[in-house]
Amino acid sequence: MQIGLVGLGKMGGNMRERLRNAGHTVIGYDTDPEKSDVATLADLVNQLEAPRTVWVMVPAGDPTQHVIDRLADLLKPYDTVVDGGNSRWTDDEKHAEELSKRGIGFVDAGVSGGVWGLKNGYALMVGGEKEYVDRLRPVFEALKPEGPYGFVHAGKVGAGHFAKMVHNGIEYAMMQAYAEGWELLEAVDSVDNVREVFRSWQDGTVIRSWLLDLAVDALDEDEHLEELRGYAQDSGEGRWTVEAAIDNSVPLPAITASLFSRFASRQDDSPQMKMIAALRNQFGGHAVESAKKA
Ligand SMILES: NC(=O)C1=CN([C@@H]2O[C@H](COP(=O)(O)OP(=O)(O)OC[C@H]3O[C@@H](n4cnc5c(N)ncnc54)[C@H](O)[C@@H]3O)[C@@H](O)[C@H]2O)C=CC1
Ligand SMILES: O=C(CO)[C@H](O)[C@H](O)COP(=O)(O)O
Repeated sequence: MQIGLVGLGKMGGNMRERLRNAGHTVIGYDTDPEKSDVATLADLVNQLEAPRTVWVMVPAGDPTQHVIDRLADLLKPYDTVVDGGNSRWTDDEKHAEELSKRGIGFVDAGVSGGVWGLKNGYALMVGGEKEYVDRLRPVFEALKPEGPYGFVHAGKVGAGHFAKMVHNGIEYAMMQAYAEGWELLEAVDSVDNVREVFRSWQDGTVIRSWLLDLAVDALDEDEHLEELRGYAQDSGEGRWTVEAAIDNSVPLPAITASLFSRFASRQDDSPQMKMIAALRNQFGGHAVESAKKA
């Protein structure tokens, strides 16, 4: 099958390779000419045979909106756009509507697998009308991992990105749990080799997982993570998961706490703990520490 791929970064670049390895014809466009197969998005569209399929794999928000707006102008009825980025699921209906006014189909695809997807395959969580999803089956088949799992048509437009958002919420909480356990193990004198404890957990334990394997890889590279600063960014998925939980009155204590831990990581000092210290001092005369360096 022939497919256009917009955004050839860490994800799109490898997806192009995996699709090509499976025998598909991929025309890639990226604003970075070093990565791009064509000079413009219009060239990509012109080189595809109708009905065209264009997979968008650029950062969520404005870049994705910009590409979808341009594709709405360039594509023709019966063509299909897939948004494979980590877009907020509430954007999907808007994109589907914008495209459907011109007879263009829309499918949202939550993609998991990161930079390992080229080798291991990409797990896909897809939303959209069956007609468009079915048209994309050969592409999904090439991208997904081998074996029975790793693909779901989760429901109507938005369901794919909603499922991926919840996946990422779980990812936040799992990573936070491993990180907390690691810190506690490192904090005590009785455990000599924290890295080997983590390694031993990789077989037979209740908590073995791919994230645990990756934690061991990270500790093999830097045993006490001394090269890293304790600072973690987020790209939206955790926030949207918490927002969806509030909208649906679903308690998510672990995921919410893991999101807030990332926010705490960005502070050099804790303004709220200054207030806690001040109040303890006010009511109980408890000692405080000075902000001024000794
Ligand atoms: N890195 C990861 O582990 C995962 C990322 N994602 C999502 O996949 C999407 C892409 O992520 P990455 O590849 O990691 O990002 P990246 O930053 O490595 O690559 C993005 C690429 O898009 C290109 N680009 C930006 N605006 C463009 C435009 N208007 N037209 C054409 N190309 C444009 C950039 O030049 C860049 O090459 C994002 O939505 C991300 O959230 C999804 C799953 C996993
Ligand atoms: O989707 C992913 C993994 O599944 C991406 O790596 C995503 O960037 C992770 O979320 P965050 O950047 O908020 O940690």
